[in-house]
Amino acid sequence: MSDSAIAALILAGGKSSRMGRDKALIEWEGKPFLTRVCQVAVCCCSSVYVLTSWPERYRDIVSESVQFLPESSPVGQGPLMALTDGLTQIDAEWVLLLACDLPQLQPEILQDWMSQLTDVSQSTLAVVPRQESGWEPLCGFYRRSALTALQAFLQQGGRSFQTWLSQVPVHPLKLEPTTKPMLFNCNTPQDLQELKPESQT
Ligand SMILES: Nc1nc2c(ncn2[C@@H]2O[C@H](COP(=O)(O)OP(=O)(O)OP(=O)(O)O)[C@@H](O)[C@H]2O)c(=O)[nH]1
Ligand SMILES: [Mg+2]
Repeated sequence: MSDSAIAALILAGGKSSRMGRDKALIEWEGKPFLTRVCQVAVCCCSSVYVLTSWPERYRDIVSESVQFLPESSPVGQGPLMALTDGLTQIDAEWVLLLACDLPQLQPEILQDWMSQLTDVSQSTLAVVPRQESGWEPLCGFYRRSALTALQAFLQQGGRSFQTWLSQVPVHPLKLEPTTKPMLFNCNTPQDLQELKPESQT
């Protein structure tokens, strides 16, 4: 699969209520989270999009090749609505969906997962890491054709990613002990304190 068949969609429009300040702008070792996630995405995909209501807030902290997409719904509708919004505006066959609060993403692992996309059946709508606790939807791959099922689910009032993923054909990505740390999700000030120096990760 050519890398233009997979676009990256980074979500930077959440409320950050648990953190108490915009997570996209939080710096780890001098570099904002959103800058980090965009750099990883640029390594993996030739088109990188950030879905947000605040493009002017982020324009200067991401590379010029990164494109901003507007939200069609009011801020804070959640990541499932944001994915749907993104899929309607992107015409790649697959979208790599990434949250902005994943400071430890590793491009090599994402590239390995991307290479597996050609092996999944046409009916598979999503390829998503799975832990014992459930899916990790905010670091996963979604087929453009998932749009119809997503829109129907939202139309019925559904907002839960886990519920949606339990209803559609999803291919699970196995997490190894070496790949799990990259999914460390930084939601609270306490999570932030748990981030070790980059050299020790
Ligand atoms: N564009 C967009 N991104 C969203 C929206 N809701 C959540 N996100 C993003 O989805 C990712 C995961 O969000 P969460 O960490 O679950 O929630 P949050 O709203 O950022 O923070 P909390 O208020 O603490 O739950 C983050 O990258 C958010 O920026 C939304 O409505 N629009
Ligand atoms: Mg989060």
